[in-house]
Amino acid sequence: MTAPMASQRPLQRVTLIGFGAIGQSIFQRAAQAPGVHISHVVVPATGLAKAQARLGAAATACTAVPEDATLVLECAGHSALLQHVLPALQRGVECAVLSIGALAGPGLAEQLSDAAEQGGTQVHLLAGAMAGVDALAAARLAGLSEVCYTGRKPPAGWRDTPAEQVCDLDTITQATVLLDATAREAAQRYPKNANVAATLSLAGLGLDATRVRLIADPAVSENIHHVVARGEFGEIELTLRGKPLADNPKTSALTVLSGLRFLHNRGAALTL
Ligand SMILES: NC(=O)C1=CN([C@@H]2O[C@H](COP(=O)(O)OP(=O)(O)OC[C@H]3O[C@@H](n4cnc5c(N)ncnc54)[C@H](O)[C@@H]3O)[C@@H](O)[C@H]2O)C=CC1
Ligand SMILES: O=C([O-])CC(=O)C(=O)O
Repeated sequence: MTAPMASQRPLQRVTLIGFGAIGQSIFQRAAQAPGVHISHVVVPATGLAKAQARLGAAATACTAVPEDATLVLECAGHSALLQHVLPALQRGVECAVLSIGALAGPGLAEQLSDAAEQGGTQVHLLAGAMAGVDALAAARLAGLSEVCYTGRKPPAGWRDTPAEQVCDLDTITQATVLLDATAREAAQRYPKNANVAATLSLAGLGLDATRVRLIADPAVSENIHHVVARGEFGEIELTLRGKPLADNPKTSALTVLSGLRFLHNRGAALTL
């Protein structure tokens, strides 16, 4: 009699929403990851042919989450939460989200939570480009008194945003504060640059009690995230210097790895 084979977990079929800098990098890396198969990629109708050409035979480009999807990873932008994530949750599809800043929109956090409850599933808000989100969410259980976040990026990371009305990104020679406001205002005004601010505030004191400063700094080459949190637990002070993705300087490479970690954990017997 032969020894029984080690049990193999089934291959996870994943639908990705978004095929920009994060989506393409996740897709490439997931191709090497055992246990994960990105079978579908949701893109806007105008990008369907181009996305399919890039995906080849490995996956199907589509304009909506397929009916038989079971696991979704969103990396598209704020609009994708209402358009794709909400209906998928209502149908019972488990979803993970990277565009956390969208939850600063009125009622969206409650809508997502209600939809997941209706579908008997869960929506996971991923840590994305930032570290320490787990510690902050744990610390909150004993009470927090203060959470302050500063996001500092090179000028290229602020192009095509309201920063262009605050300063001339091509010529600034000194660090320039673009916004000093609540996390809610930061997420609404800078949807592609304040997802970390929103994540830290949702893990901590909430969108209206978290102070956020956003800075364009010609002296740096990385996306630098700094958080200070105080409470009953003690104090966190943390700086993360994230390398930007080559295809989008607004976005740190760690965001891609955060998405991949979720997919890996989702199928693993031992998760970390
Ligand atoms: N949680 C975090 O730490 C971070 C989150 N993000 C979020 O991830 C999003 C994607 O980032 P990148 O890939 O760097 O941006 P990107 O601009 O390179 O790509 C976004 C892609 O999504 C597509 N898209 C937009 N709306 C869509 C919709 N409703 N349905 C399907 N596709 C749609 C766009 O056409 C584009 O191809 C950002 O908008 C941001 O909200 C980005 C960086 C960090
Ligand atoms: O990727 C990053 O460094 C963070 C980012 O864009 C965001 O917070 O939206």
